[in-house]
Amino acid sequence: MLSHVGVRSLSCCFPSPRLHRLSLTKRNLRKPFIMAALSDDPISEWILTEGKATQITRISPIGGGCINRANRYDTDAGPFFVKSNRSIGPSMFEGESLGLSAMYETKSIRVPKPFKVGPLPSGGSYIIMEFIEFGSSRGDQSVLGRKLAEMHKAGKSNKGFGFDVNNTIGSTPQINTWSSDWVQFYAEHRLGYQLKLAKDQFGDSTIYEKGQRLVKNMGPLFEGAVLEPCLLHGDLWSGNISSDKNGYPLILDPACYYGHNEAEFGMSWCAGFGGSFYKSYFEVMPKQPGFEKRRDLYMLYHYLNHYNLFGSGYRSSAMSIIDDYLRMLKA
Ligand SMILES: Nc1ncnc2c1ncn2[C@@H]1O[C@H](COP(=O)(O)OP(=O)(O)OP(=O)(O)O)[C@@H](O)[C@H]1O
Repeated sequence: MLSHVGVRSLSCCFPSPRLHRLSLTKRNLRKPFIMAALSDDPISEWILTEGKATQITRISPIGGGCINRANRYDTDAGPFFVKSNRSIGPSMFEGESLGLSAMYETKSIRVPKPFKVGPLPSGGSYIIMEFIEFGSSRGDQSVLGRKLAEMHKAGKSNKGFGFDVNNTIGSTPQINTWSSDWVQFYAEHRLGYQLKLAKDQFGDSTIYEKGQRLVKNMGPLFEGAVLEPCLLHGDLWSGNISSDKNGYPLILDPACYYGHNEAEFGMSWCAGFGGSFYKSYFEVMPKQPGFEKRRDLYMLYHYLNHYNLFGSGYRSSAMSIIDDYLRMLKA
């Protein structure tokens, strides 16, 4: 979920719910004329075969997302959560699915288990995943901090910094080409990518040039830090943090990659992490020398992304971070 009300208009990619209620049962799968209809509806087809349901009883829309359409599919095998996008191909959801799987496999913090990604016959794509009943609060902050740190600790990479696929941060491409050097990765694929985007789409050569000056001089900010690749959620703000009905924290809608663990706090200006969150986080992943010095540098990536996505309202925040660092680094 994006952290800004950049709501795009969405239109329905599914046959009507009523049609599903009337026709979609496993028994109907054997009827040739329904088979034809089902191949036009790969979501129901998966749910009624590999999803082990024999009947879809109801399909209800879920609000809250900006980019995609979300639905709850109730079935006799339990509910499924389905997101679809009628113009973007499967690569976006493949990135989300690989990220959710990687986080799920760490057996640390709760995330929905992804089941299936595929193309829609009319264009676009879908993802089917475990449906989670949300609780009323966002869960205990100290448990969230500990579980997130456990994920960072367990999610190791032997390929360096990056991810097996590129994904998106909001709707901006996020390049995850593997690199053995974190500072180089963050300079090129995070800050450098966003700075170039700002120059290309807004003609903003001021932020580009100052930003590049920062990128070339930021090395000392990492002195003394242990820079190991850790699995990151990548877009951790309050809209992507919730709790299940037992109050257990869960995280959603990731933009995963393997990076320096502190980069996870780049969206903390929109996450509401309190003292108890950080205390339990640092009990598992000890705070590294220079953490405070790097905090704004990691936020800069997300401020630049918000500038690129939503326009000039975010420019001054990004610019003042860059100016402060240029002064501090005498660059
Ligand atoms: N696994 C799930 N089970 C139940 N509900 C979910 C699940 N995942 C997300 N939701 C609900 O669906 C809503 C939309 O999901 P999500 O934020 O992932 O959509 P999105 O369109 O991809 O996000 P955005 O466009 O904002 O980046 C969320 O606000 C949340 O309430």
